[in-house]
Amino acid sequence: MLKIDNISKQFGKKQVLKDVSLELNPGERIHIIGKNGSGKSTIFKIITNILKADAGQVELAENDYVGALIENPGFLEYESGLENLKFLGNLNHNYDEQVAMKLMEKFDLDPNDLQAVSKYSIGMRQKLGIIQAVMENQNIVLLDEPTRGIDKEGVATFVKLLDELKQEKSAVTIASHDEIPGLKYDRELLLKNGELASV
Ligand SMILES: Nc1ncnc2c1ncn2[C@@H]1O[C@H](COP(=O)(O)OP(=O)(O)OP(=O)(O)O)[C@@H](O)[C@H]1O
Repeated sequence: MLKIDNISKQFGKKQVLKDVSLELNPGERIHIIGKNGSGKSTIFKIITNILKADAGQVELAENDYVGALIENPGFLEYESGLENLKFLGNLNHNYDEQVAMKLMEKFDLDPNDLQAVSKYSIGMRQKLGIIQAVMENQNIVLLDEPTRGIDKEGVATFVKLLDELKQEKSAVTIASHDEIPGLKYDRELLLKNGELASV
């Protein structure tokens, strides 16, 4: 499974990550905490190849498939929620409409709603962001502040979804400042001064 080895990253003179290492285990749920600007999103961006590390390695196993929700998810603004999921799923030839529709219904989003995503509320966008990160059976799921803007019912649905992912042996890593009601982690890690350590 995913293994990060001694990742370092600098922006200008600022060393954001210093020799960060992390190994995920199947079914494990990890919480990464750290102040604003400590580098949590940067770790996720390096894992997903949005950013390149200055040093270190990201190793994925052959059957690892990463799903991620990082910062504000980008969508095709003038398309509906379901069209967006279809577009994203088809990029990897992994789209299953039944799965996408079911997940939308679970999160109280109407799959038949033709409203453009540009008209979605923050919480609705966030729900769509969570769905795209898990709808293709990704076995590694990275979620940056996943419950931001989501209502109580949506948070409960999210927690239930995470329990299902655990049963399916997906490894879920969440960066979050908030305590998510009902959610327990297997490991808590603190990112401080560029270093990632157990709490
Ligand atoms: N593309 C970039 N160019 C320059 N600096 C960047 C870039 N991306 C991130 N940074 C800087 O790196 C640091 C870490 O940012 P990052 O977004 O990873 O923090 P974070 O821990 O996710 O913060 P938050 O809790 O606020 O989401 C910040 O000082 C940020 O300004």
